[in-house]
Amino acid sequence: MSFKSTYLQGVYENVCKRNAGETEFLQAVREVLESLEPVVEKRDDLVKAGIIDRIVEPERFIQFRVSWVDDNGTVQVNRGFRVQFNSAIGPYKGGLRLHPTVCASVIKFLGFEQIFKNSLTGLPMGGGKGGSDFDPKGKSDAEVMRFCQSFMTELSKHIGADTDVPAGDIGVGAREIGYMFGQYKRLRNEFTGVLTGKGLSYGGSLARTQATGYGLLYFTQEMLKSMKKDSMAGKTVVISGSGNVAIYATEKAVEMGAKVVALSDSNGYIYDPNGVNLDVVKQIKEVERGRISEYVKRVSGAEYHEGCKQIWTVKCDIALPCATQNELDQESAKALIANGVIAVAEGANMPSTPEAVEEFLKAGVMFAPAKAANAGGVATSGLEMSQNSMRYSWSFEEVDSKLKGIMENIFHNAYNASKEYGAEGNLVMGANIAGFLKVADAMKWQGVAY
Ligand SMILES: NC(=O)C1=CN([C@@H]2O[C@H](COP(=O)(O)OP(=O)(O)OC[C@H]3O[C@@H](n4cnc5c(N)ncnc54)[C@H](O)[C@@H]3O)[C@@H](O)[C@H]2O)C=CC1
Ligand SMILES: O=C(O)CCC(=O)C(=O)O
Repeated sequence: MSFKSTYLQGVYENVCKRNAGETEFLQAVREVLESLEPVVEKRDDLVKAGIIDRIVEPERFIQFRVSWVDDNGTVQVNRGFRVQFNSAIGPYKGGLRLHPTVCASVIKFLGFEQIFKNSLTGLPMGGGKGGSDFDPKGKSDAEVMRFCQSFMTELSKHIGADTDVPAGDIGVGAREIGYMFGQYKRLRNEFTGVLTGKGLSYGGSLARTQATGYGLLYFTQEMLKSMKKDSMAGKTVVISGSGNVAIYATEKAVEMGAKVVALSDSNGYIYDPNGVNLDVVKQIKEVERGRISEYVKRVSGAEYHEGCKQIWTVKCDIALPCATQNELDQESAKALIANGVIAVAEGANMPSTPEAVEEFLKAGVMFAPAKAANAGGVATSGLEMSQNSMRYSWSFEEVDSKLKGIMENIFHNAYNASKEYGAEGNLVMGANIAGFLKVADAMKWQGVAY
């Protein structure tokens, strides 16, 4: 498909030439540019200032070697990345991913998405992302520590509390953030809020652990209420993944009166018609770092099925993809629609393929895109930065209520932008446009040097 606007077509062709073969990045850019067709018609000032040509090019892309020694004394080499994509509205901000699939394309797609997501939160944060192809699975604690220390030894040269503030993502939780923070402090001899997602005893924020999952449900609840006068109460929910986002999405969905019947990991999924027992899942995933298949050995009446994609064939009212990019394709979308799904909200980053999104929109399924729906994590990271700057801590209730307010605002801003730009209810367009406009105006006012 080509763009209606020849200007946007040209921008996209340039991005394709410069980033050949980077499929995830090109997918993310294409989706945003498609949403900007009506903006280009209305805002010639932004076109003249070259905002769109500039926003698709990272301000800085850093790639580095990470060498470390495993428990057998063998030297291992991984590749580290940090993309500092856009700093128009604040210091670069975004997570670090440790997973064997990490490459330039994945880091750039995540960093690009982060620009608009962070803008939607209303907090002063630019877009960044980083990570490594290191696989924490099967590694000892000591190996993870040595890797994190080596990774931070290079990364520390490029980040800072007012420059670039990384956090967690897939494969990076409290343990990894702790090792990285310790190494940064050792190298720089300064105690600052250079990372978020820190432990509570050394500057972390209450509710950051829960924030992405809880935020996803606050957004979904607001979407159901505003668009269909409905709520989560009594709904059957399927959630993919069983990591940080999936676990706390499950917790909040249950608190709102829904029943979560399926969860997955990269090997397969569990189906529990009685509603999953979250204590068992937390024990397996957060404490033992085990496989989700363990669940059926501990809970009677539950089933385990090999293959994670089949989770989308489980009948549900609400589907929350919370695992990874492109995990929900057109065939899965059709299966969900045939089974009567009424809403899909993305907890993971870009989990639905473009064809799947099209199916949902065509079928009138309420669809909450990742940039808007999973922004609660980074929003609470922004609140952690504020608390660190004040050298103060808010209570769980204070942070949680700010998070809820931010998620409800994001829904309304995205919805209103979709209406203003002629696509009422299309939250993909609404979120992209609302996120873009704030950054675009800031870039315009700051001149062309960036
Ligand atoms: N942690 C955070 O605050 C935020 C995370 N996200 C996104 O949410 C997603 C999940 O991240 P986390 O929960 O933090 O990571 P995590 O590392 O805690 O958990 C990831 C989970 O997904 C599973 N998984 C991986 N590939 C899968 C597949 N193909 N099918 C099913 N399960 C699969 C893993 O087994 C693991 O259970 C990612 O896309 C991440 O970028 C987005 C916003 C914030
Ligand atoms: O909390 C953060 O800074 C990072 C969150 C993140 O990586 C994301 O929103 O995808």
